[in-house]
Amino acid sequence: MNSDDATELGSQLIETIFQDPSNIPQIQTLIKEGAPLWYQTDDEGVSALHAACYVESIDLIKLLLENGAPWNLSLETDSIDSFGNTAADIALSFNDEENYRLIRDAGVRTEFLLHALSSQSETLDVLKNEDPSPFGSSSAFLESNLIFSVDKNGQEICSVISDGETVGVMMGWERNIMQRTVDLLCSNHPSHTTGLRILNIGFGLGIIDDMFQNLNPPPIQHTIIEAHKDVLTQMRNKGWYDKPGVKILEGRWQDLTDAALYGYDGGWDVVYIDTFAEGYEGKANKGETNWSQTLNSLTELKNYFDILPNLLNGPEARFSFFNGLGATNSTIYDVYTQIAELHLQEAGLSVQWSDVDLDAELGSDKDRWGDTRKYFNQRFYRLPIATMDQI
Ligand SMILES: C[S@@+](CC[C@H](N)C(=O)[O-])C[C@H]1O[C@@H](n2cnc3c(N)ncnc32)[C@H](O)[C@@H]1O
Repeated sequence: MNSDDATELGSQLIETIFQDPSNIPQIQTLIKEGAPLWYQTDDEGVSALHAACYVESIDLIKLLLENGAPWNLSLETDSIDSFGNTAADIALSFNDEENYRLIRDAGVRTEFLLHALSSQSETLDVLKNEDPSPFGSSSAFLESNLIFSVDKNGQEICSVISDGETVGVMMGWERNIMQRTVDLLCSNHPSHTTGLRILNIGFGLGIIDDMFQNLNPPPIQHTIIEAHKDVLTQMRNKGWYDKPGVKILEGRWQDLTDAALYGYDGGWDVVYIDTFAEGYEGKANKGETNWSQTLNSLTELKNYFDILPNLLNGPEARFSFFNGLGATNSTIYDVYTQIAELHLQEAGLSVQWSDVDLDAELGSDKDRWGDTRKYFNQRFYRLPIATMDQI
């Protein structure tokens, strides 16, 4: 079939769904004839699955998913803000909880399977990370120069620039997320009163490390792993190398020996990870520029999850990570949150999620971003706290 025929069949399928959604036999015939389910209309980017969500037909949604309709196509609008809605977002906008879950769960299954395949095969080109910029490549990021600044609203920012675009590596508005994370990791931990052993990966602006240091009593052991030369210089200038109980390990966490990571006395009470340009493992979402990169990014954090049972010192120990993958679209954010939970389960950890209502706590996000790329536009940040399952 040539591309004109495919386009013709694809648009016929979408038209039929809108005009005659109960005509399932006709829709099945079009699919059998090869109507491409990935086809999206030129003007509004509507796919067959979007159309099925607009007409709120659960039978059609099932039929399209069974026939391989991609769950993650997004609808690009021509508006200046150009935001993408997946079909599941349309279902959600109609309060179609059942339809939303159907597509969301198909997304979880697909992504989970793709990740499993990618970890077994070196040859799946679609899963390779092809963005060589500091936003998408850890090595390019670590070689780049960082800018530490304060914006017109007094917000502290650590950013990186590539090809004229600026991405925040860490931004002051995340302080609320960091504070809630510290509260949930530390406040009622059984060892809190005697001092915790804490491992943090990724210093950034030092927001969470300041919070750990301000615990009462402060941590008895506080190790920070940081890989970027400019961040290490800031840490030195701010006296972090001289703080009692603080140990700084320079380099990527992936390159440290197990002994360095595991600390002493058999592990940590609290472990947190928040890196950059690594994918699902950290803040890949910030650098993330395409879907294959997002898929690729599943691997790093999963690798980290797998070593957690060796890092945590028992069932009371707690782990959290910055949960930002896919956070520019609510369905994709939901899918990756579910996948993180499944991967943590595989590693032997159970996770509890708490929602941080960013709109309520921060107000409109209009001024949050300035000229930087928006990497998180969900109302709720889904905060994970994981503990090891009792054997
Ligand atoms: C988002 S910032 C961390 C922000 C921090 N949570 C805070 O509260 O300010 C990410 C940090 O991780 C560091 N980083 C990136 N990749 C790393 C890796 N593989 N190992 C260790 N640090 C890494 C970056 O240099 C950066 O300082």
